[in-house]
Amino acid sequence: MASRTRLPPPTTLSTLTTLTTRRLPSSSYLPLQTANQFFSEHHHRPFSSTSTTSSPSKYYPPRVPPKPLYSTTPPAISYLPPPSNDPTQHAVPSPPPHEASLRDASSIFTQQPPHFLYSASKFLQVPPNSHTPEICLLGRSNVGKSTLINALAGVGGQAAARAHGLKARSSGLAITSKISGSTKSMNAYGFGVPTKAQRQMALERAAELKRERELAQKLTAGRRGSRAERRGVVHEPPPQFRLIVVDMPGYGLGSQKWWGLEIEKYLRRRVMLKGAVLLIDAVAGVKDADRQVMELLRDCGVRTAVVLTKADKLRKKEEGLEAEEVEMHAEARVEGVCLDVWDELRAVERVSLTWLEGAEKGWEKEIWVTSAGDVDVRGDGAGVVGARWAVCRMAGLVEDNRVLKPVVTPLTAPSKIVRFEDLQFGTAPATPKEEPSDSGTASDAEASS
Ligand SMILES: Nc1nc2c(ncn2[C@@H]2O[C@H](COP(=O)(O)OP(=O)(O)OP(=O)(O)O)[C@@H](O)[C@H]2O)c(=O)[nH]1
Ligand SMILES: [Mg+2]
Repeated sequence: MASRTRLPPPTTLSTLTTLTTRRLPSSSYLPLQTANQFFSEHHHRPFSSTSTTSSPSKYYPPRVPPKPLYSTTPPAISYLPPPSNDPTQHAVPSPPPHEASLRDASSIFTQQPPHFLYSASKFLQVPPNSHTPEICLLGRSNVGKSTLINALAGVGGQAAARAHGLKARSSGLAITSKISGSTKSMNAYGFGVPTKAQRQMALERAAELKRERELAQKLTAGRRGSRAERRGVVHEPPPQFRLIVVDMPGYGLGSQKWWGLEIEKYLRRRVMLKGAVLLIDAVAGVKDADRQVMELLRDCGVRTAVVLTKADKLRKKEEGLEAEEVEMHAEARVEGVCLDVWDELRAVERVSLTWLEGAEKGWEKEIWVTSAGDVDVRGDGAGVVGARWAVCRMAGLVEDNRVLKPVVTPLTAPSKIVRFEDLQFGTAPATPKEEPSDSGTASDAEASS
């Protein structure tokens, strides 16, 4: 009897859509090593329906693993400061956040395409928000704020660098440019799906506002009420996003003085502002303007995390060296910038009682290193996963379960511990006299006598 060849099942529209739109469960994310092995083992196997094996799975192409969480770069690069009284100042690489927690943070940014919410040049034009946590990005012009927004949304490298004009805007991307001062207003982007709790709070608030309105109408005997009476009744749509990130105009070259005034109003008055990310160019380091912004953040009591940008440029500058040496030099320079930043933050902290190292409304001691706009890096760019996590942590969306122990460098010459009673004040400690040896010269003998 002739063997019958089994034909592949027909592809219907519904199977096609399920194949293309089905999201893989988060547990199916593979670490890079496994993903590479998977590709080398399965991806190039010829796909043929005339194969002799009888497994039905052969009719479907091999399951293509989703893009790993991070492509060729480590997920999070961050440093912790030494204790302030440590004589040997070193930036200490911090332990990476838990992988599940990193994945949670990343999924908030990438579970749905980013949404451009509004552009406001004045604080009064900013729509009300009383439910969705907000984080703003601050930094000198051209430091890479808009590029970081795109990278947070999963659009890094060349795509982020090419994000120009209305096309970028309509797809929820921030517009980037080599020319300083390209972002001229406060641009807000919504990420993720709101939680049930957020929606519930919004419903309760809407009911409360309705009651207030009815009471105001009763008090004014059916009149609409004066402007003063109606003030405070805010018509706000229910939350659409889990998190809002606001891209601010940069300060410095190409900026306008009044932008700063509007940003200050935003920092002082925005109710849902949970923190600010201060971006510092890893090549240029800390500038006077950055110091002034740290002071402003302190005075407004805004929680602050520092992100270093353009770290890839440190690596590219020294092409004559061996790869390992280049890497070491780049790392040393990044550490140098981190130490400068901590110095500045500690100096700015000195005149404050609340804006303190590691405090709720203070500055985050951990500094995150990124190269979000590195066009040579496929995907997210180095360290962007860490930046996502830092943003989510400030917004209260992920928890930090790490134990961040301060690393104390042991003193090189440990000194003897002396009891207080044994301390001698005012007189120099008696030193035992040395007997001149026979072999000693005449001058030695004079000195000892
Ligand atoms: N090599 C490299 N280039 C970057 C990086 N981040 C940003 N850039 C480039 O820096 C330039 C400025 O980036 P933007 O994101 O527009 O900077 P911005 O801070 O938004 O600037 P303003 O809107 O003017 O305040 C662009 O040409 C980016 O491609 C990075 O990590 N590495
Ligand atoms: Mg910009």
